[in-house]
Amino acid sequence: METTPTLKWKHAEIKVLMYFHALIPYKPVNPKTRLASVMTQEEREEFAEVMLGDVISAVRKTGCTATLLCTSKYTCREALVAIRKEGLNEAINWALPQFHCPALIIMSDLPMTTPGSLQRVLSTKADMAIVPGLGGGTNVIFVKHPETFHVEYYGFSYRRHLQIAEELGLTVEIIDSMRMSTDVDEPSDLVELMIHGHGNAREWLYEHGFALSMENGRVSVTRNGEKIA
Ligand SMILES: Nc1nc2c(ncn2[C@@H]2O[C@H](COP(=O)(O)OP(=O)(O)OP(=O)(O)O)[C@@H](O)[C@H]2O)c(=O)[nH]1
Ligand SMILES: C[C@H](OP(=O)(O)O)C(=O)O
Repeated sequence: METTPTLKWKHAEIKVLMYFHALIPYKPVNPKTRLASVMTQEEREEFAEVMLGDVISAVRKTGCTATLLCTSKYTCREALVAIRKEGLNEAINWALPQFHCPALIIMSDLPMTTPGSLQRVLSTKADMAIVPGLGGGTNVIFVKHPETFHVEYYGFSYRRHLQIAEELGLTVEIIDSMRMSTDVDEPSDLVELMIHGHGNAREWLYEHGFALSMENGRVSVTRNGEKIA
């Protein structure tokens, strides 16, 4: 007896292939000025690039391709590069309407990101997933229809991105992730990276004289023996 197409379909292994693309804004020249008290400009440029490498590596392991939105000329073998000299918001809002697939917007200063932590974002059932940054910023946005979305970074951007989603009628999943909420902005953020990091950015710190030490029962960071955070 012939089986019906419906029955065959029912028992088939259905694999839905979804294609995602990541946007990573990146400022290669004089980045991370909030770390200027503990690193020279040359070191900040090197460190920012190593952090970016860790982020790209995690993104690519999830199967996402990536485009860097760079403020100046930059060569990268693992991602496409678009040179956009305007500000962060303008660069991302230039890119979003051109998307024909879900977009992952991720900052380059999240070197603790792992493929597993990103999978939680990419597998959301909501229209959008968001990872807040420390202090009110936004570290990661995953939006399934980026062509209708826009970003407003800086200041209390986390709250603004939730508002934009609400105005568009989008469902939102808020992802609670220590790894992706910790953006490396201030010297004190280096503590977390040195404790929980796993990639080249953590190695870079140890190779450049940064170390962890204990003081009054708290972990602090030293550079060449001097406390910096
Ligand atoms: N395309 C683009 N990316 C930017 C710009 N400014 C910062 N970024 C990137 O946006 C992300 C978040 O930026 P910040 O944390 O403010 O980094 P930053 O400007 O290097 O650091 P600070 O000088 O300490 O504010 C990082 O991935 C930066 O590389 C910009 O003007 N254009
Ligand atoms: C870009 C900005 O980053 P922060 O200044 O919090 O590092 C934000 O998340 O809005």
